Amino acid sequence: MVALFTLCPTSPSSPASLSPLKTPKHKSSHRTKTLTSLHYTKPLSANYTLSSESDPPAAVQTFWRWFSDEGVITSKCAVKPGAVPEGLGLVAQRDIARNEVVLEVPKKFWINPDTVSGSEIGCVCGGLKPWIAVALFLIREKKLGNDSIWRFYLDVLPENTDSTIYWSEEELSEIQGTQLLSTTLGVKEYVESEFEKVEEEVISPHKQLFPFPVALDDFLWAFGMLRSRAFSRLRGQNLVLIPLADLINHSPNITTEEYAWEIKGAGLFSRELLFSLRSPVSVKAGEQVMIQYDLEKSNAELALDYGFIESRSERNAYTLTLQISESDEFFGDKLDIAESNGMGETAYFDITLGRPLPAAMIPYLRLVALRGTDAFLLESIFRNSVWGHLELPVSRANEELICQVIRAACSSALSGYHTTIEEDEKLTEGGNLDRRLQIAVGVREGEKKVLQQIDGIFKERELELDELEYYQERRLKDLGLVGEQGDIIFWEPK
Ligand SMILES: C[S@@+](CC[C@H](N)C(=O)[O-])C[C@H]1O[C@@H](n2cnc3c(N)ncnc32)[C@H](O)[C@@H]1O
Repeated sequence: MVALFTLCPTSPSSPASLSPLKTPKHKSSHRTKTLTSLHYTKPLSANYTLSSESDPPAAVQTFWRWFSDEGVITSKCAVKPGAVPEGLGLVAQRDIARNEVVLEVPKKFWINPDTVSGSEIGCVCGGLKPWIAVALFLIREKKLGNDSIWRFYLDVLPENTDSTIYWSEEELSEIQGTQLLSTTLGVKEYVESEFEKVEEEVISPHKQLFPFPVALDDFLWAFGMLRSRAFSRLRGQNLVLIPLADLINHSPNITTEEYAWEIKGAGLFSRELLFSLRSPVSVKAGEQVMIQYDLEKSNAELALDYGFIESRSERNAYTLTLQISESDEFFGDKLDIAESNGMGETAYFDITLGRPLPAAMIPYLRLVALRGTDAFLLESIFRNSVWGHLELPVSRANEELICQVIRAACSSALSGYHTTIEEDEKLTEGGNLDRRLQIAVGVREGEKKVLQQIDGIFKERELELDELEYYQERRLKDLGLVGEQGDIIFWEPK
């Protein structure tokens, strides 16, 4: 086996929206004080009640009153929470212009690793990964119920989403054979192993801080909340929950690359930071303000992170994993060449429906498949030029081998799905699918289409093997030893 074609879980240790943050070195007493001032001690006012059109649940009304009382929102606020098809969302209270700021949330209402450091559990969370510290914080505050200053926020968080991490075994059986299934299982395994560690090292030894049972399901809930709601790519804030702003839903129709959120100073004379959310498009009163979560994510990533998919074909992707086998007699040389060209023993290629193969994939494949009489290219005198040679067909045998390996891998991957593309299309056309089944059908159909696309590319290549120009011919041409018709010119003594 010269190339491996394996399922490729996304690296669960660095979940996309949970980029690791450095653990703060010291606790902030100022923060503790700020948080105390949030403590709910008086009855909530009756101001800024939500209108009944979209009838948000009582918990949302209470949350809204809390934010009104704390001065985060005023009667002029451009949006309000409402019940929408995506769960809760932000509904425009008046017409909103493109790029208009719709919400600003001061730092004291953010939940991030600093919040944890300044809390009662800060002293036991010091060495934890940022997301684990915040997850423990969320779980603990939730379990504290009425004793938590964050209860009005926690009460509006959903019990789960349609992310595949929350699917039952029966629901998961609908994505049998998909990369999404293997990624989901990988992520769940990762969360479980992190839970076991934190239970042993933090929760169990500090019963006074965690005087209630904490189960794996609690941890999975917190992980899913962070994965679907934490804002990233912010100035110095890679993992932060912003209450209220995190009610913003995703729209597939918004395709602007610009971020709709930023962190800015509260004003000339204030050192406070604000999280500021803008509407990327103009919105009419009563409509939902939405943003684009991430243009780069595949449907499988959207399904895992948020629990929805899109119908755009570019969201369908498949990750091809290729590997230089350790048992390859030229392992060392091949690895050296791969590393000099920015790759390694294993290389991952994300292939997107309707798009060409990634540029480095074929040269890497040719390198992995190099053997026999082609192995001279691995000699050190070629080290500086070998990648250039690999960008063009090396030999018929090498090219044929890469076609065979990839086609066999596609066929094997395709045989792992329990439905055909046609069956999936029929189900989708029939409509009325339950949300999770609709995600399952969309992802498995998309993956199969990408696999068919890859197979098609190499099938076509197989048919061209006799017409391709290989290394030896190019070399003879360079030396002026091949005539116009491809005939070899011999030197004939006169
Ligand atoms: C940041 S939260 C947005 C608020 C959320 N709707 C709620 O009720 O709390 C992200 C979650 O909202 C839901 N969501 C957002 N946009 C969606 C969409 N276009 N289609 C379906 N669900 C969506 C998903 O459950 C996702 O995990």
